[in-house]
Amino acid sequence: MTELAQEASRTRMRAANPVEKGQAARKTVLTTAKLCKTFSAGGTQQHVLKNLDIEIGSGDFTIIMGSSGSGKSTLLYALSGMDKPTLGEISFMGKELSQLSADQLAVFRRDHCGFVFQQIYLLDTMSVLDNVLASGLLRNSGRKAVAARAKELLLRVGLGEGDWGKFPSQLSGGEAQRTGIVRALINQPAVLFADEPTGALNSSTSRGVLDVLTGFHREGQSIVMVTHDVKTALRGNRVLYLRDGIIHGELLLGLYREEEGRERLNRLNAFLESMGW
Ligand SMILES: Nc1ncnc2c1ncn2[C@@H]1O[C@H](COP(=O)(O)OP(=O)(O)OP(=O)(O)O)[C@@H](O)[C@H]1O
Repeated sequence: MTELAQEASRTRMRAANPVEKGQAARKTVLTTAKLCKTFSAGGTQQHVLKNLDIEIGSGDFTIIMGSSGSGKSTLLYALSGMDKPTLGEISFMGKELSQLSADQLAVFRRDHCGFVFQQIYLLDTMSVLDNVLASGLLRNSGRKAVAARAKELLLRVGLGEGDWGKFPSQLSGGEAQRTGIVRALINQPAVLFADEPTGALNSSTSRGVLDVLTGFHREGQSIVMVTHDVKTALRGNRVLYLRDGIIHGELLLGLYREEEGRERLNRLNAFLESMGW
């Protein structure tokens, strides 16, 4: 067995039991047990996720990678309660998602999950600030507190007071996505779920958005992000590789530090190569 194959084999075990040296005190926010997702179409069944046991620690920035069609988005939607698994269990902050009715699940998602997608879906007729407030006020928090948090978050992602009254059509792609991130974080979600959040942005704009996500992660925000972009994946502290419906391997990268430069990139590239990327 080559060194890389051994690493892949070791990390496969960590995917099921990620508690390791120095992380023993880490809290778990989400676990899956034998999670399966099967799609049926035209009389055939496609088993996209097969018996996945995954643990997401509080404060983790987990990246899900895999080839196109490997089931990354399907996994993200299942973990976040946006889609129901075919079989298996998802325990999210101690709640078993399969026990929740559709209405309870919608409330759970609103209160505990934030979502950022490649397409940003801001409401065109509302300003930047109102787009964020509209999400924040859904949770019945006081308007004053929500507005204060919205403004603080907007400032932190680089959107100053002069931007708050702009409409989505007046924003650049990066500004729109940073607004989307603030909207996703306004209710202080336990986990921010992101599906290719920089997929529609150019590389310098992407960098700004990734810096924003890295900043929130450093402050303890749990993030689960799907990407097929290596530079984007570097921002995570762990990378799960999905292949043939299972977590084929896991790489623990540690907190993102720009100074690591090529060394981090080389580790990720070597891991991806060992996964058959
Ligand atoms: N609602 C659905 N009905 C039937 N098949 C589906 C459905 N959603 C996804 N699939 C299939 O499941 C497989 C995994 O899809 P998914 O979008 O999760 O892959 P992915 O890894 O995110 O792909 P990509 O990187 O191309 O976005 C694909 O073959 C897809 O066609």
